Formats: sequence, structure tokens, C-alpha cells
Amino acid sequence: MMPGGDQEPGSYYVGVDVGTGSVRAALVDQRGILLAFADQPIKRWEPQFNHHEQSSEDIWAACCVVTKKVVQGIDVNQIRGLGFDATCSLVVLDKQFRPLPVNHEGDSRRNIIMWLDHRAITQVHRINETKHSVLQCVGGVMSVEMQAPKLLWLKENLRETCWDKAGHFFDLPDFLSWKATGVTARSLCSLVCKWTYSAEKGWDDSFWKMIGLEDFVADNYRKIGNQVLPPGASLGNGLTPEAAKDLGLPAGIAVAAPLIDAHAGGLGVIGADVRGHGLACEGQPVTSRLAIICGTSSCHMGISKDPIFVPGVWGPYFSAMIPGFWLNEGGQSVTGKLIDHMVQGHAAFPELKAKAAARCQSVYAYLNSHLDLIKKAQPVGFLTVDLHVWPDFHGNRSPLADLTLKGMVTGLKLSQDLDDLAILYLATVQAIAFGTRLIIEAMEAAGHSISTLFLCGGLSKNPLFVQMHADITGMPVVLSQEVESVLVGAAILGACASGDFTSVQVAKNPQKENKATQRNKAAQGTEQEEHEGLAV
Ligand SMILES: Nc1ncnc2c1ncn2[C@@H]1O[C@H](COP(=O)(O)OP(=O)(O)O)[C@@H](O)[C@H]1O
Ligand SMILES: O=C(CO)[C@H](O)[C@H](O)COP(=O)(O)O
Repeated sequence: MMPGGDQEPGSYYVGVDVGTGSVRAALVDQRGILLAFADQPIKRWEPQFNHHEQSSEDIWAACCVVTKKVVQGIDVNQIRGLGFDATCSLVVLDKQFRPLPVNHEGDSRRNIIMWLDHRAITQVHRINETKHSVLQCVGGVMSVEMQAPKLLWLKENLRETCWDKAGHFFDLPDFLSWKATGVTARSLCSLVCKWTYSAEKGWDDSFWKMIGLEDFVADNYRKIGNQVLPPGASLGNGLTPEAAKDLGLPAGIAVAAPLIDAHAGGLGVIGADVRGHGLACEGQPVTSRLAIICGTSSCHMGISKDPIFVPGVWGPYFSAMIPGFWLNEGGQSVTGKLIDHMVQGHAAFPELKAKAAARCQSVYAYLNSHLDLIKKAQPVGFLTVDLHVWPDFHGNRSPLADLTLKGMVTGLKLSQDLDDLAILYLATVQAIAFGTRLIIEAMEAAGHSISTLFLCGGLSKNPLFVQMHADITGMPVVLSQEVESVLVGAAILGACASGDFTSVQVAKNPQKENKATQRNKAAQGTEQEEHEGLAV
């Protein structure tokens, strides 16, 4: 946990990443090097099928634990900025900012409807039936994972216990930055990607009126955000004394307007310096890269200079990830969660667990080496010629945009031994990679030109998952030297908010960006130079 090496005393930045299953923090230096890391699991409730809830107090407490850990042993006065990213779950607070229950049981600890919650199915169908123009910017069909259907569900199902008492609805990243600073401004990233806000036109009154949430229009969007800041902007007077005490940081340090977790991962990897490796994207604009953030779910982030409308793929969202670029976000609702589900639910799982533990390996490392053992002379991918998985166990986010889809396995036999488990695991990984290929094909058909994949997130630590993505898409896959790229993205936000760097692009890689800036000056900012400025 102590900062490693013999660093020059300088400035530090803290990034906090709230994923679906855990909260992570990192201490990062001015060169973007991660010096300390800590993580902590967070609570989840599934009170009934398709209802997924969390607690904002539990999540904040976990943020405090991990932040205190990563700053142990350093002079905290050298910490200049703090950045948050989180999943796009919906946090509900009352008018005094106290948690409100989002459940029939009235349990106010559970005040978050998680992003993967599917309770608002009838609401999202009605929203999609309106065919309102805001739907064009979410791939033509709104997902049940977004906030409008969840808000409508609360109004229609928990009117007295939640809706009427609610004072503030936050996307989780914005809840965290409010908790740290007392500032209720929302990040452009959350509002544009999950709440139908337009970076150019703001809120669309007609949409909220049409879907039955005219309440927000009437009070000028106070409850869902009427002050909007770009990711990385400095919030208010920085960290409040109370939050500073909670987090073990000095009061007043800069806190950034946050990003959604996938977007922080995209920011962390999409501009990586890959020169000298002969990759297809070398010398090409940054728009030829696709960042894929693979955790509980996978998010496929592609950027463009002009808006591109891809059926079934979210966006185009302006400046929601990289300032000045449009973002398209494809996704698979469950990937890591699906692999865990398939492996843990198999009859041979207890045997696998015991054997992996005996070798001090993770179950996935064990399965990968087991596949190598049983593949004989064939490439590992051929082990599944008779076994196929359709991976939409939790609906399809992209490109089919159909939440009613279900999963499927064909080719099952009567045996259920460890070999069968390993092959089912392989078929699941292949199905997910094939899903990525379909997303890329949809993006390319609409105008993207993608040549190289940049993977990060927990699943990018699995070599089989990475290899199958390369084999099945036919594209090279780049992994960052820094495996915790999402956290680097969060710390970049803090660095930007501190004022030490002029933009998130410059904070992404100060030395090379400075060179790029000099080149830009010499060449008077040609398009190629602008791309190089990001592709550091
Ligand atoms: N070393 C690893 N090998 C294989 N899979 C891993 C590894 N580390 C994490 N994972 C998988 O990644 C997923 C979680 O990724 P993570 O990025 O931590 O998720 P989230 O951000 O959603 O909390 C889980 O499904 C887990 O099994
Ligand atoms: O929709 C999202 C991003 O736009 C969610 O935040 C994401 O899919 C959940 O992230 P993770 O799987 O990394 O926990």
C-alpha cells in the first residue's frame, strides 16, 4: 500500500472507482503512475428477480476505507486532486439529503436502483412507444438500464414512500462528487448518457411531459440537475471539511466533476501510446480505436469527430467521454457476471474450487490451464465445435437492444465433469467475444472505422478472454501496462480539476501532450496533429 520506488516528491492525485461489485482507489503521481491501490467489496441486495439495490451510505463508507488506505505513508498535503467514477446507478435522497427506500419493504438503507435492475420494463416500453426524438441519441431504443424508466417506476409504484418525499435523484458518480463537495452540479457525462440531456440543447421539456414526468419541468429540473459541468471541472470549493475527515484527505483539495466508470476506463486507455508496435492504429486518428471496459458488463466506447447514429448502440453523445469528440457506446449487459454465473452454477464447480485452491490459483487461471491440457493438438477454440452459448441471459444491450432476450446453450451432454465445465466456460467467453464482433460490425456499418481494441477492466486480466476477443474480431488487442486503467481515468479527472493540467487530454499524458502541443503550434493545428494530441 506504500508508494513504491524513489519518486521525486511531487503532486499526487487520488482516483476512486465504484464498480458493480467493489470500490477501488488509487494514488497516482504526475506521470500517471499508480503508486498505491486498495479495494473493498460493496453490498448488493436482490429482493426479487430483476430488482438490484445498493446503499449509498455503504458505498461512501467503502470509498472512505480505500482512500484512507492508499494515502497511508505519504504527506497528504501533496495530494492535489480527487476524481470519482462509478456505475450509472440511480441514488435517491430526500429533501434533507437522507437516503430514501427504493423498495416496497421501506428499507432506506437500500436507496439505489442499480444499473442492471430490470424492474421498469413496462415503463421503458411506454417510453419507447412515444418515439420521441431524444431516443435517437440512445440507439433508437431506450434501455431499461437508463434513468427515465426507473424514475417513472418510482413515481408509479412508490408514490408516497419515495417519489413525493424525494428531493434529489443522482447518478451514482454525481452522488459521490456531491458527497465530497456539497455541490449538486451534475457531470455532463451522466446526464447526457443516462438522462437524455443534450450537451447542445439541454433538457427537452417535451420528453419529460410526454412520458409523465412533467414534475421535473415544473421545478426547472432541480431534482435531477440544472447545473451541468464537463468531466474534470473543479467543483465548488473542493473537498468539504466533513468529507475530508471521512476520506483522510486535506479539506479544500480539488474535486472533479466525475465520469461513469466505463467512460473513465475509456479515458484511461483510448489515447495510449502504441507507437513502435506496428499496430493498424499507428499513425491513424484516435477514432480508429475502440476501448472495451470489461467488468460485470462490457462497454464498447468508440469516438468520432462527427455524430454517427448506430442502431442499437447508445449515442452519439457529444463530449461525454473525450471533450470535443462524439461517443458511441455499445455494450453487453452481463459479461463477467455471466462467466461467473455459468462457472459457479456448474455441478463440477466445487471440484474446480478445491483444485484451484490447492494450486493457489484463481478458478479462471485453473480453467485456462485445464483447457490447454485437454485441447491436444488443436487450437483451444476448436474445443467448442459442438457447444454453443447465446449470451443474452440479461437481455441484449447492443446491437439488438432487446431486453427481453434470454440466454441459451446448445450441445449439452449427460456428463458434468471438469472437462465439461471448462468447455462451457470457453463457449461462454467465445459467445461474449462474438457479441463484441456484432457490435463492431454494427458500428462500422454506420460509419465507424475501427482497427484496434483497447481492453481494460477485471476481465482483461483473463488471457483467454483477451485472446478470444482478438481471434473472433480479427483485431489486435492492446492492454495497458497499468492494469487499473479505470482508476487512472478517475485520477486524471482529479489532476485536471487541480488546475495542474489544462484539460483531461493533457492530464492523460503530460510529457507527450506537451510535445504534441508544441507540434500543434508549429503546424497550426492540422487535424492529424489534433489526433496525435489525444493519441499520446
Ligand atoms: N484475474 C482475473 N481473471 C479472470 N477474471 C477476472 C479476474 N479479475 C476479475 N475478473 C472478472 O472480472 C469481473 C469483475 O470485473 P471488475 O472490473 O472488477 O467489475 P466491476 O467494475 O463491475 O465491479 C468478474 O466477473 C471477475 O470474475
Ligand atoms: O452502463 C454503464 C456504463 O455506461 C454501467 O456503469 C456499466 O455497464 C456497469 O459497469 P461495470 O460492469 O464495470 O460494473
